[in-house]
Amino acid sequence: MSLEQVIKQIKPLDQKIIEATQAHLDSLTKPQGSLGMLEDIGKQVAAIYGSVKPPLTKKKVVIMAGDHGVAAEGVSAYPPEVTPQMVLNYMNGGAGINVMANHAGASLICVDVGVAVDLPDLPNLIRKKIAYGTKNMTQGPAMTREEAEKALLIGVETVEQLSKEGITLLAPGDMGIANTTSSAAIIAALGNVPVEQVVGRGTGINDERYKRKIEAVRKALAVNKPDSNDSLDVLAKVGGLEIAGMAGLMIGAAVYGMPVVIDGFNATAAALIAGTLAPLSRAYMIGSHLSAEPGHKFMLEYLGIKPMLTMNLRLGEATGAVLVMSMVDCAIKILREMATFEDAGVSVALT
Ligand SMILES: Cc1cc2ncn([C@H]3O[C@H](COP(=O)(O)O)[C@@H](O)[C@H]3O)c2cc1C
Ligand SMILES: O=C(O)c1cccnc1
Repeated sequence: MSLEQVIKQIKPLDQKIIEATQAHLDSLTKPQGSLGMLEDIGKQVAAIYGSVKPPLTKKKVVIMAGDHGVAAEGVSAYPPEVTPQMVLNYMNGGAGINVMANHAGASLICVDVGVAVDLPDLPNLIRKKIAYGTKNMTQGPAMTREEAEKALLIGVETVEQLSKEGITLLAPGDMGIANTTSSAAIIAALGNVPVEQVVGRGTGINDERYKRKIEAVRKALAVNKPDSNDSLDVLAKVGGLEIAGMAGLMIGAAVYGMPVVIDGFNATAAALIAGTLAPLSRAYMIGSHLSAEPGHKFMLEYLGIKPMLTMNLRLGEATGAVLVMSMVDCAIKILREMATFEDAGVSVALT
């Protein structure tokens, strides 16, 4: 199926269920609206699952991994070998996301969509490499349009498989040295935001590398002239294979009817692509945190997503998203378990 055909399958949320969930929330023993954003999540997930009292979620973290040619410009504090090394770390259970996913009750898989070296056959590693990393975007397009579309479709297919396995809540994460350079270029291009406002320190670069990073983004935009009205063009020219894969996961979540929690700077760059290619997919996205990367707030504003946490996280890997996965279950438990004014014999509001 083509990407266009996939996107056509996305259904808008059922307004009747949103209204019924609002009425149910207002019947529960609390001042109306007092559970704030937990109530918003409750209404959103009830509409996605098609039930005012949905079951608790079955959670999956999917790390998309891919390398970036622009790493050659000296824009990261770490060498590109870290990308495959971290993939093996995920497989061994030792990364930050392994610990945090376990804490949240989520299982994890990693998809190699573009790591620059071959990886071994391992149970939770899905090998779908499209290229050995992207090309250096300061010299020409990072990918072809076909490669970008292929990576997006791998994300969609991954969700199709997970949906068959009974997964109902998704957290896309990223691993790819130098990807904050791509993500900065994406928001600069799509949101028309000045480059110096969206380039941050990523893995913790020094002043010299920071200057090179700003220069790299400027050059990538000047050389490629991505069309801000064509997000597939932006993705192909200045994006990354793992960013495309994450965007595919987000579109897939909407197609297969599951909420998707949006992590930090790189995952939100993917959400910009998904949300512009498939506007209806935005209704399936749940914001998580505000990254320490300065460009993140511009992305969230563009998408109209409200972050729930401000914790100075700047790791990626879906680490902020898994924290919010627990809140999704909490919102569901409120819908399922709280007593109503009538059941508990509590007096309702004065008029
Ligand atoms: C050990 C390690 C683990 C990571 N996990 C995620 N990232 C994050 O940092 C990288 C982006 O930052 P930059 O653009 O500065 O390279 C990506 O790999 C991202 O996933 C990591 C980075 C490192 C070094
Ligand atoms: O916010 C993020 O996702 C992030 C920030 C810096 C480096 N890697 C990821």
